Amino acid sequence: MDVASFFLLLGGCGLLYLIVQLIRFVKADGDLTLLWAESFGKKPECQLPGKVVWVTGASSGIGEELAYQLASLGALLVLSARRENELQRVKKKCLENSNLQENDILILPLDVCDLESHEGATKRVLQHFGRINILVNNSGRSQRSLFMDTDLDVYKALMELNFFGTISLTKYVLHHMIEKNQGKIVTVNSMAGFIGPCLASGYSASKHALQGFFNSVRTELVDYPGISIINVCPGPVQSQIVHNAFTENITKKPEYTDQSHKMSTSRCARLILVSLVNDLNETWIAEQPYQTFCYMFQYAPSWAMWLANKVAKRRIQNFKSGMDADSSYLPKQKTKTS
Ligand SMILES: NC(=O)c1ccc[n+]([C@@H]2O[C@H](COP(=O)([O-])OP(=O)(O)OC[C@H]3O[C@@H](n4cnc5c(N)ncnc54)[C@H](O)[C@@H]3O)[C@@H](O)[C@H]2O)c1
Repeated sequence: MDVASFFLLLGGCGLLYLIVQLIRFVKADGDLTLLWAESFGKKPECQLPGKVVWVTGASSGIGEELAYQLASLGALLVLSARRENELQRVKKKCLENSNLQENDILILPLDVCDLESHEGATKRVLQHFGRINILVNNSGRSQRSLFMDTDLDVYKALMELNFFGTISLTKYVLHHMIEKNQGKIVTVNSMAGFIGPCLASGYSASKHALQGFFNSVRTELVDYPGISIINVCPGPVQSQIVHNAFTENITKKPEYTDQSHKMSTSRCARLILVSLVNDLNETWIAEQPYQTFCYMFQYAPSWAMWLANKVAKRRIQNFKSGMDADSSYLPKQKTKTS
């Protein structure tokens, strides 16, 4: 082969590689560090067996799916949420689909807003398992209402649950992790934690608060290299989140529940596990076009905000006519499962 043909071949290979990466990016459902870790990083199958993982909000949606995937990988579980009967249902299914024994899963009913109960709850976990390797701060509620129509009580409730509840529990668990210089605090944040979607101003504020809080606390833990602070930021994912969202006042429930256009819960949970075993400080978990929007928001924020305003107009119209804000104009996703 002469030199010209060699360089032609090399150029062809390079171009092919770029095309493959471009296709991967176009279809991406995670940010670049997350996709890299999924392909070349540590595998949840190798890292999680025998680890004690405490999941809050384990009675539905992402938390419930995390419980199933963690159980099947052999992690020991603490399942928390308010409804004990729902947690028992999740535990039963975990036991049916894993090699775990009855004592390997602790049901620990917990209202994350009841800050007084957090110390006792942490002690109870330590009594049962003797350690906490991973805390997954997953419990949370969203919002579907316009700021000008919404009572201030809703904003307080969102901050109490999503922010104060989360940081209070984290504080008790971190005491234990600091003693051992070992552990991971994983917080299920949201894309709404760094962009501001319409109809969710209080939710977005609570998730921005969490983002700032954990980014700051991470830097305070530099002397404890065995502790990781991990923020995972999903976009829209199938769960009960819209059904459970706050509206204009504390008591009113949203009416629409079609979630079929969103990412599958199992894929989201899998990417959360990849994020945590690879100690990724922040990951974005969302299908397109949300993933591209995140990059646009980082690199060209004013253009992204212009685009967000265009989309908001349509979302608010949908909302006012009683539909889910997104489902009428986004295609039904053919989502990957884990
Ligand atoms: N589904 C999405 O589109 C999406 C996107 C980004 C982030 N998230 C985040 O994911 C997390 C899980 O939400 P999901 O989508 O699975 O919704 P979900 O409504 O299905 O689950 C929420 C869980 O939190 C629990 N919870 C609510 N209030 C609680 C309280 N006071 N004390 C204890 N537990 C409580 C619920 O019982 C439930 O188990 C939330 O933090 C949410 O903000 C969800």
